[in-house]
Amino acid sequence: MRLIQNMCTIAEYPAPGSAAAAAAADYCLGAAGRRLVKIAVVGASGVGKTALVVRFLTKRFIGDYERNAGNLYTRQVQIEGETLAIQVQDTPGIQVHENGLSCNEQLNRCIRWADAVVIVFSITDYKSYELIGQLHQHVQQLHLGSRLPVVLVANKADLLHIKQVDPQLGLQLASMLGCSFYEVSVSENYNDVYNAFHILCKEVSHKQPPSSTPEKRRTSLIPRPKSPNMQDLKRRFKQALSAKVRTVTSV
Ligand SMILES: Nc1nc2c(ncn2[C@@H]2O[C@H](COP(=O)(O)OP(=O)(O)OP(=O)(O)O)[C@@H](O)[C@H]2O)c(=O)[nH]1
Repeated sequence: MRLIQNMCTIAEYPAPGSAAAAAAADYCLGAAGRRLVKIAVVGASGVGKTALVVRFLTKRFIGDYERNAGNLYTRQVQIEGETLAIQVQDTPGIQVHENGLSCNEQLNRCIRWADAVVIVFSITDYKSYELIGQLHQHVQQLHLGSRLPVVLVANKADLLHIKQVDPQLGLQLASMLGCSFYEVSVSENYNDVYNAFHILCKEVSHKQPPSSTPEKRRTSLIPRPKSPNMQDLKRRFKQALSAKVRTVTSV
């Protein structure tokens, strides 16, 4: 689901290598020539992809979003003493048809664009778990020749009373697929969400060559809310919230 229109959407997202893509990366990298980590968040509809991304970027959980068109968010993070620029692409929910996954070209382009992928399912939706194997295979096929870092996230851990998937199954699947696994409740816990993205950034940064202009070392990953994009995101959050409050009070 979509919270707000942000920087750009998958539909608008520039093709890798294009001038527009370079401009987006420049915006993110800034003058410091930082390394850029591009993360796509994929999974079935309603599993909490938008909630996960928003939670990671703002530490907040907002219960209700519009249907997702695929927004791209940007921020900077500290990984092992280096400031990295990261771009997180939220994506529309994947549908499963009789003959398999339905991934349109926009989604495939987004997966190809990514340096790493977060695959999300919900413990309250067995179908969202069932498609993980196929989805993981599809992701790796789009990156033939290099093993793409992937983290598997089982969301909605707070909804145990309507659980359809034992988190243990998620763990087993992740170890079979050779990726990390996190069981999270986006609504109740920020730290697990943070850890899932953190491990992915770390994995990508270990794969990429070090920046030619390394920054002074720092010890932890510190959110940088001062990036212009985050400021914009927060402002829009406030607008969305106050609009919601107005709606509720006017009923
Ligand atoms: N209880 C609970 N609800 C959650 C959690 N994460 C997300 N939700 C709710 O699940 C619903 C769907 O969340 P979204 O983030 O919009 O899901 P999505 O995967 O982006 O959905 P699409 O845009 O349709 O692909 C929303 O009502 C969220 O508030 C969670 O950890 N716990």
